[in-house]
Amino acid sequence: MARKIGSRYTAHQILGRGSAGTVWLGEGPEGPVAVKILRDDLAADQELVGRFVQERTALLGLDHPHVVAVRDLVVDGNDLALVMDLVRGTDLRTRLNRERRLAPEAAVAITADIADGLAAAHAAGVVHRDVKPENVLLDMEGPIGPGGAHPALLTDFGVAKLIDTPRRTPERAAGRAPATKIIGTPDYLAPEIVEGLPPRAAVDIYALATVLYELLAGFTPFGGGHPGAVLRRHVTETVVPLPGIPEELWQLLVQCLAKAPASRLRAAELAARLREQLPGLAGIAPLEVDEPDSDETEPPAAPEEPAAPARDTPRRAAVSLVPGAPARDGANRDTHTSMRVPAPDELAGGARGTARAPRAAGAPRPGSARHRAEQRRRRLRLTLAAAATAVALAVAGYAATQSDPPSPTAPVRHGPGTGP
Ligand SMILES: Nc1ncnc2c1ncn2[C@@H]1O[C@H](COP(=O)(O)OP(=O)(O)OP(=O)(O)O)[C@@H](O)[C@H]1O
Repeated sequence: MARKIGSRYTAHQILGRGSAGTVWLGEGPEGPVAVKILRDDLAADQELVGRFVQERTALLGLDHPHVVAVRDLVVDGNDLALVMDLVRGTDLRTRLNRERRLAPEAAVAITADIADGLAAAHAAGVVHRDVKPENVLLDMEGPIGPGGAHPALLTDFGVAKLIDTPRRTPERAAGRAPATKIIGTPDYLAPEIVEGLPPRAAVDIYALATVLYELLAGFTPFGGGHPGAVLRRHVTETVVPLPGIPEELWQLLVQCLAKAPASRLRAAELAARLREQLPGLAGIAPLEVDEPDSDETEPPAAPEEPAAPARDTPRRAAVSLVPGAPARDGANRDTHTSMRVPAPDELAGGARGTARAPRAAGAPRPGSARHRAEQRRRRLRLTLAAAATAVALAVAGYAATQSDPPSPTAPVRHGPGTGP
């Protein structure tokens, strides 16, 4: 059913839902648009509405071929809506769900597009803060590029920042400082965010490198298990090499996944370095990497706060522009985690060696349930072997002490001439 948004737009049909609201296919004075109508509880938040209006200039000013342009911001009664360019295609998560892993050339072409978009945003002083495959749209009507990749565009600019509000919490009302909350998507969060530092442009580079790793491997480098364990790995673990990845590409990934933000490349340089590698990646098949086992038993790093925003968050039920694409899920890939910044001792004392280490086909991941079961079996085999050796030695020793006269229990060989 058509829905009027302000005086200029009509929303016709739901394209999909995210954690901040619902995206509609709409119509404006200049043709078709995508309209993101923010959740009712966000729209009812006066502080947020104020910032939404304040952010207008930054959001509306971003015009780049690899950024989904925000054309208008509408505050209409209870509705708070972002009017965006309509991208006819699919989001990168849907493509990844379908294909599991992309060939390096296509993965790098998509990542380079997004790095270009980030370079423009960073130059304008805007940090995205929620780079992930869900926020990358593939324009199926655009020209086909290297590796058969359609142009990639980054969307949802400024939305994470809009929602990341110092709310009027009970602690604040009582004059106490509330625990610093992390708002972001655990799998893609840069370590400095986990440590409570303000997010700068380098957090987008870390998140984009995580996306590139995921496109190549089929899983994120530090994901899996409880969100607390994921946050801790970002801070404490180093990324494990992907079998078969071209060395130059690996070096680029490692540099952009550096724990120190200053060591990461800037977006423009990353885009240029990725594009330089494209010719050498032509024709390389998707990497053969085994999916790590998920380990749900890891303890949390930091106790979760009551997930107030999540309570109102509609369950994801993304309707892709590509018919038949599966609905998406995965708590560590959702934006609003309601986690607090873990204390330093919680970060230092965490489980080690739990990163989703890629393995040669068939080998279990260190720390995984399968790996632990294999270790248990190995320990059992060693214990049995040790016990058998001990029994054999004991028997031999006993036999030696009882050799004259022969023990009634010791086997007596009756050779020729020894018989009765
Ligand atoms: N400009 C657009 N044009 C076409 N489709 C869009 C556009 N923006 C978003 N969509 C589609 O709408 C759906 C929901 O997008 P939305 O940005 O609300 O959520 P998300 O990014 O998946 O999740 P989250 O908000 O938690 O990051 C996605 O499936 C996406 O493909």
